[in-house]
Amino acid sequence: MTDGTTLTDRVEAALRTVRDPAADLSVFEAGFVENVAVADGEVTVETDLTALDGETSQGVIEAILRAVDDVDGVESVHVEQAAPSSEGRAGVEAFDRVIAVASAKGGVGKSTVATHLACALAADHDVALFDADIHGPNVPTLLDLSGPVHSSEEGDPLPVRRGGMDVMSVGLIESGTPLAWRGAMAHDALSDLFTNTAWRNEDVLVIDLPPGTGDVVLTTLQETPVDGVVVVTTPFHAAVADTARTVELFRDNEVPVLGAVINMAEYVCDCCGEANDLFAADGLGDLDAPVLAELPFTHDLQGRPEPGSVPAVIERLGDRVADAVEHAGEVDVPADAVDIRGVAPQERKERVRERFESLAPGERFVLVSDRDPTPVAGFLSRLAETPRDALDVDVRRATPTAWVLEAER
Ligand SMILES: Nc1ncnc2c1ncn2[C@@H]1O[C@H](COP(=O)(O)OP(=O)(O)OP(=O)(O)O)[C@@H](O)[C@H]1O
Repeated sequence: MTDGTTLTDRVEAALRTVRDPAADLSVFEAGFVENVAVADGEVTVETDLTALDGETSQGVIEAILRAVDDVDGVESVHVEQAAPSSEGRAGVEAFDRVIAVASAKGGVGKSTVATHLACALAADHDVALFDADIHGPNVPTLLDLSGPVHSSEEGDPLPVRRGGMDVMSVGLIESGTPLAWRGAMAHDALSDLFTNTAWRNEDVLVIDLPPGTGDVVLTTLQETPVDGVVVVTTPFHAAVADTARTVELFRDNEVPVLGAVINMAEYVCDCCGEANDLFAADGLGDLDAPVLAELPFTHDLQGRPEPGSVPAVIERLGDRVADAVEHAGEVDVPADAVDIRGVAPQERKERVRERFESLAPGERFVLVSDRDPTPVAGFLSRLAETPRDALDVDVRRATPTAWVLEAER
């Protein structure tokens, strides 16, 4: 039964009942509908929903489909989404800061940490999250996001939005299909997506790396201007030992390590509030990286994080990471240190001797070098006329290119 109005009128009236979920406006008033084409009962609604995040735009599309489908005389309905303008879209090099999240093993909570960290940083920055975990892209699930991924006018993939945060993942493109990609193929696919994604946000990019230290991880880190990596581990001693090796490997590849997140450190009983350790944390001392956070095993971290609104423990992690990345690559050189970075090799020994011999017994000697200064310990023991074993010497790699040696005269 029709009432004398044209099908186009009735379709438009139905569309006016579909509202912008964020404002009390019809989809026309909100500018979501660009054109309505009606031909022989077939309706095509052209929309521009690029101002909405993926989930909201999906909700609007479904509401449009339902409303139009109920109209008398409509045989089929189709929603077309206009490609957003690519003006101002940026490549990965546009980010002020790039932070990678890595783990030695799978299942330790790397994606949970990467996603929560991105949401924490989104409180104060324009943040983008790239899920580089090509074999298990979990970020869309953790954020409850789905495709489709649209293309810019240039044909580059546009990230999906969640609360002002840009998100890109192979999981958004290949929804539901596990990716059995290997070696060069995985690397090429990832590298294409990484290089070509047309990001809208440009402050901070958080990358969720695949677990381990395989080719994809190392090449991604080498090809990307990563400011620092956050490693995630459980306190289980074997996981910590693997993580310690991963930290060394990153440093060998000149990737600054911002610190470690010790995940699932304890479980706080819902009933009595008592905190119980989940693992015997006996190996943390082997980890040559600052601990950025110890996260409990909690249902709070299993929920869907919202950009800009995260549990307090994650807020603190975000602050620590933001601080660490500001100073990544810098070494805190104490005023009394001998800094032999960039000093000609023939002069180095003399600088060390001069400073060490000027100290009274018991005073602290600090050396900053651009090479591993472990052999200097032998030289110091000869200067002090003390057996090497009796000299208290500590060597640490402060940045990928700076070591600090501390000893007592
Ligand atoms: N602190 C935590 N409290 C409660 N559950 C957690 C915590 N951290 C992680 N989980 C849960 O553990 C599971 C694995 O976490 P996640 O997917 O983040 O690990 P992953 O290291 O990224 O794994 P993979 O890289 O192998 O895919 C998820 O179900 C996640 O919800």
